[in-house]
Amino acid sequence: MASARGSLPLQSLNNGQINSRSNAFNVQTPIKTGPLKPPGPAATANQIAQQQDQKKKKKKEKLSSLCKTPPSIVRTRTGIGYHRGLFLGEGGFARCFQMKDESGKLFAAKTVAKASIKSEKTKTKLLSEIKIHKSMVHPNIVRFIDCFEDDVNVYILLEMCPNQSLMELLKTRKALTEPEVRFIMVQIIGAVKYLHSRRVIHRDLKLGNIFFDPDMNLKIGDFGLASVLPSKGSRKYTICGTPNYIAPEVLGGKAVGHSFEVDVWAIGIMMYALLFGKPPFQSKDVQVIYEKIKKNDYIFNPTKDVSYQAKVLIKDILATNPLERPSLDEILEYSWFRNGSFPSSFTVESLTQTPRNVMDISKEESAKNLAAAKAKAGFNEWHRNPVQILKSDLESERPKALLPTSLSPSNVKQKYEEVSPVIASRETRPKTKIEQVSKIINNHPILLEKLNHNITSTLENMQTIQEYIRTGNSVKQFIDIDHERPVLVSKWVDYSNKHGFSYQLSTNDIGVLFNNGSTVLKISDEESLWHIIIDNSYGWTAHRYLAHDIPTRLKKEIEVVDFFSKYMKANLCEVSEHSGKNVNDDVFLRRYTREDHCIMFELSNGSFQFNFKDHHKLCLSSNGLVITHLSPHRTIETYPLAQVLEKGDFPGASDPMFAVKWEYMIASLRNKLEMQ
Ligand SMILES: Nc1ncnc2c1ncn2[C@@H]1O[C@H](COP(=O)(O)OP(=O)(O)OP(=O)(O)O)[C@@H](O)[C@H]1O
Repeated sequence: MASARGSLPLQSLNNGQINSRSNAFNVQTPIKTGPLKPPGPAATANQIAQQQDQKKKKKKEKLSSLCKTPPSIVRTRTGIGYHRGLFLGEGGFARCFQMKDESGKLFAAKTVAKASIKSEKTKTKLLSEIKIHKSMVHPNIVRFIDCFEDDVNVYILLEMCPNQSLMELLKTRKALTEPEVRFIMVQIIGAVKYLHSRRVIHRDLKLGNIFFDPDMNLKIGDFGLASVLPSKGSRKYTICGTPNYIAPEVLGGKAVGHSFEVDVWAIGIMMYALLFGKPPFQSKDVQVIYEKIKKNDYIFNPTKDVSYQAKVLIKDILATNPLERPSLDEILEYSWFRNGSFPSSFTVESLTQTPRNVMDISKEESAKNLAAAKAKAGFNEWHRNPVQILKSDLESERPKALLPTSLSPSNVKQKYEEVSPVIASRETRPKTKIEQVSKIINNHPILLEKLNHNITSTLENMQTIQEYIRTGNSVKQFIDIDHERPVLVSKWVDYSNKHGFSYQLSTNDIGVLFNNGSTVLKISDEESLWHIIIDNSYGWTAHRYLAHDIPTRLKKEIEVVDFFSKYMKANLCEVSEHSGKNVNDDVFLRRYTREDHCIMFELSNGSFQFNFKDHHKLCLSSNGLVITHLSPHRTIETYPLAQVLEKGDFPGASDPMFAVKWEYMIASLRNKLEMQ
């Protein structure tokens, strides 16, 4: 859990904005000052009392100390009982206890006192940790099991890692052999690669956050500082991390921003620490650590027997310029990995003693072991395209734990879906089924031009805002805009194999887009309807008819509209609580597109609505400057797009898959332009 939360004592830097952790290598929890000196023999009672006071104060500063030992049985909201077991450890924010389920299976319960998450900010951070961690499924990431609460605590139930962390290992062993470090690094890099492919930056990779599972596999934990980037090129500006592991660009402050490379830096720090016994910039004084990091001031201790190849790799990873650091794949291509001895496993015995025979594994054997370790760490899994990944995530059968009710935004029970993986690839396009209506539109240059004009201006705005954010430019001008809620499609029935596509709008108007491209739109609360036809010279042309004046040639169409109207009223629920008239009256559906993972509507007011299979719906309106989110819980919120892109999610009800949907929407719109 990030010590960046709430009122934890933070080491101040850059106007106190840094969210730092421990300043000493072997202390995981946040501390503000150096260690207290024990009172000497001549210490007065007063001095002792003062020091005790200081100690008490220090203890108070740790939010985890607010965490009471959980009752002997903790029940989830679904009634599952967990028997509390041993105390496992404590961080700055949480205490961790063993929990045993009824079958005897052991878990680790990260226990956070509700008293420590009173502020909205702390709550949001905890929610973010839960949301991100919950979506991560990788053999080298601590598995998130469930999350529940009782009156005093929130419990994050995790896969049990009973063999402690790399920090304890290093404390016991002082330094590891190079083959062991190779073995460890492949697993860490595999997990980080997975995180980055899903646009998650961990931002707190350190020895103390990497645990051994029962089979001695390494698992990254603690997603307290993790963040999902809205797009691959965007940057984060919150200054956070653990002093010894902080990358120089983070210390550069808000002006510079940081991205995935901070995790690569931390990998370099860990590699150094495991080989040399302590991190490269270690100092008692945090300010000195920061100065050293900024100046790249570290040495390879000549008394330690570490290979030249290892030093080359460390030196390259610890490049001050993040862009000069090798990528995760490139790291594994270094001679140190390819030509060094590589063991087949890490044994329990190695937790306490240097293993024998790891140095003289043959070249062939090492190559085989490296390949096996890479495969185990999921290195062969990243060649799927975004559509495949989105598909597998949307269709994932994984159980979705509910968040504790009291933690859920607006106290609404919120199901958090997976944070989806993204490998942006311009070549990949959503698979589109060509609808009858699209075929008709494709034969009408005027209609196409109108639709393309909307797509182009929307795409342009979307990409401009994205670029502003990526390059760190202010998006104020895109935020200070009217962001009126657009007209939305609130229900639909696709009966295009017979008549057409029927829909109800948030204005309650009901329309049918017939297979011949014409539309009948019944205006709610009015005794009138629009008949919209495709005119070869003018494009869509609407005729208004009053109820008593409807031409008999439209009788069949009206029957169809009435049928669907009744059907939708009886069988379908609204996608949101929202109804009522919008200013944008008399909007109609121009085109709809069914893709693998969503249906997209193009409305006559230039809006694009995407209904995704995970029941989140996104609508881009005002030429892409405004975005509306309809959550699966039928809440509906409209924001300037720039505000959402900057945050990477909606300020209200979250859509954890926003990042991938964003890519998907762009791909889908481009696809429309290119398919014609
Ligand atoms: N999955 C796990 N299995 C076993 N023990 C664990 C597990 N997760 C955490 N622990 C133990 O609980 C301690 C506290 O956990 P963690 O570091 O995640 O809490 P935190 O309050 O977020 O810490 P930090 O001060 O780093 O923010 C760890 O140091 C470790 O001893």
